[in-house]
Amino acid sequence: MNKPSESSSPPPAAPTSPSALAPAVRATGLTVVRGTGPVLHGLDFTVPRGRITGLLGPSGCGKSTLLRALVGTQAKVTGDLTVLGHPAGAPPLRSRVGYVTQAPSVYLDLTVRQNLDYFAAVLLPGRAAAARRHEEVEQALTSVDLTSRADALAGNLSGGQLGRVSLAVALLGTPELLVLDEPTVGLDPVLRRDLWNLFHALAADRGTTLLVSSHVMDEAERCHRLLLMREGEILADDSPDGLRTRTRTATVEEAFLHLVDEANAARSAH
Ligand SMILES: Nc1ncnc2c1ncn2[C@@H]1O[C@H](COP(=O)(O)OP(=O)(O)OP(=O)(O)O)[C@@H](O)[C@H]1O
Repeated sequence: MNKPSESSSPPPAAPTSPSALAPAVRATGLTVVRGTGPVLHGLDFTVPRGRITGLLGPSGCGKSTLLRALVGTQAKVTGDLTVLGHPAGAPPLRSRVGYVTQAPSVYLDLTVRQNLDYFAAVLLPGRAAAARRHEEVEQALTSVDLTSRADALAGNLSGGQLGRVSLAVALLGTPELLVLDEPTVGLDPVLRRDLWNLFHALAADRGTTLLVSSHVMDEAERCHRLLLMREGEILADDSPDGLRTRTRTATVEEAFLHLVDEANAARSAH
């Protein structure tokens, strides 16, 4: 990736931190019904601008559903969900929000560059945008460190490389908000570190807001902010330091378990 030598810990917020601006995402009473019942239960949270927010919680707690609601692809959403000043899914957001699903969205019978050229043409159509498209494709390839595989058929890439092509597609058009659903699943530790370094570079250099889901608690330590989820509810909305201090624990994983115990105790007291 483009800055592999960076440290994995989040840098301190600068005095003019973009997080002081209006949040990139604001949810109030966000409820989603899937199948026979609600899977998100009236959530209230914000995602600060220009920072990396980790959405963490066990499998099935509702992370993907929340991300889908945010990008406007989820049905049966109620409550208020504002993204970059617009209702989630509104047309003006299409070029301002990049979304990477868990399954790579890539054409296997095209090369890496052909995939990017295709999506760039959808995003930035017309002859007049040809130079900009070329620039965006080159920049996206460099960001995910796939320039040397640009002419490889996507179907011949490894799972990790395919994931990076998907990420490169989401980077086209330099979106202000990147929504990434478990982007590091199945990656080896070196690739995982490189990807996190790229996320930090995007936040620091371009002011990109990143919302990254994961069920691996040690990734929480790499985020500026955390939304900890369980069973369709938000258990905590805090920084990793704030969480550890508040729960008097040494790791975010211990903090999470502490909050789960607290929530269970509160439930059985009622
Ligand atoms: N198409 C569907 N119809 C009905 N229920 C669904 C559907 N998809 C998901 N669910 C349910 O919604 C809940 C939340 O699922 P979701 O995929 O959002 O969780 P997740 O935290 O992203 O899980 P994972 O980490 O395994 O991807 C789960 O209980 C799941 O069973």
